[in-house]
Amino acid sequence: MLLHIPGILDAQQLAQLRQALDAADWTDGRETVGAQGARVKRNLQLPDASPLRQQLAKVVLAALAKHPLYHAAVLPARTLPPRFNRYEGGGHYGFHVDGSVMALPDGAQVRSDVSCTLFLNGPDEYDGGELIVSDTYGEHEVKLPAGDAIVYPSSSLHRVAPVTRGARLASFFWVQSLVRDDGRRRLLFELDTSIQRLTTSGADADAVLRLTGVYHNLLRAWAET
Ligand SMILES: O=C(O)CCC(=O)C(=O)O
Ligand SMILES: [Fe+2]
Repeated sequence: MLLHIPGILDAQQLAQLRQALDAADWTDGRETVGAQGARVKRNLQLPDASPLRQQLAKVVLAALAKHPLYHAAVLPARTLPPRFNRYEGGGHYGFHVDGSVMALPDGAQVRSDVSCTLFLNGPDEYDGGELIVSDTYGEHEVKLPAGDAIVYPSSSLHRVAPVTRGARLASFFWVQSLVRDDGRRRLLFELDTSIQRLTTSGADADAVLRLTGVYHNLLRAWAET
């Protein structure tokens, strides 16, 4: 499921991140990928070990923790610390698939089920830079307002188009979901959002209660912790 999640960061948080990133020391993004990725990756990143990256990652994680739509869609179990990237002067990232299993700083392993890009500056500030996700329905071009995120299955081939004017700033990260299968996660998301809508529209309370039970029992059946 490819889903646009608006309003992860507010204007104040964006200004804080932006100020820090404008003064940051960037490094070659090829440092964090294997040989396959390095052949097609031309961008900049905050170094993994930099204190700034760790500080800004906390801001992003705290904002995600407060976002109900993000939780409903992703059902996060473990999240890799967010990274930060910058594309400018033709910078791009050709078609690739993200690594399937990655290590947390404490050595624990995380399976990447969901990939996320959180846009940190607006589409008026650069040309190009679309995230293009390829799935069985075709190619989807994504370019979102600052503070908004896109989540998509980590199994998808995807690329970032060259940035031909200005600079594109983003945070990106991977999540192991409680529900590994994208189709099942989508069904749960549809059920959850429908239950929320029925609740706010004053639908029959007993029917809503039973549907809520179905949601939790499906999640119980499918969740892996
Ligand atoms: O910059 C983006 O939107 C995505 C980056 C990406 O695909 C990656 O680093 O694996
Ligand atoms: Fe990627």
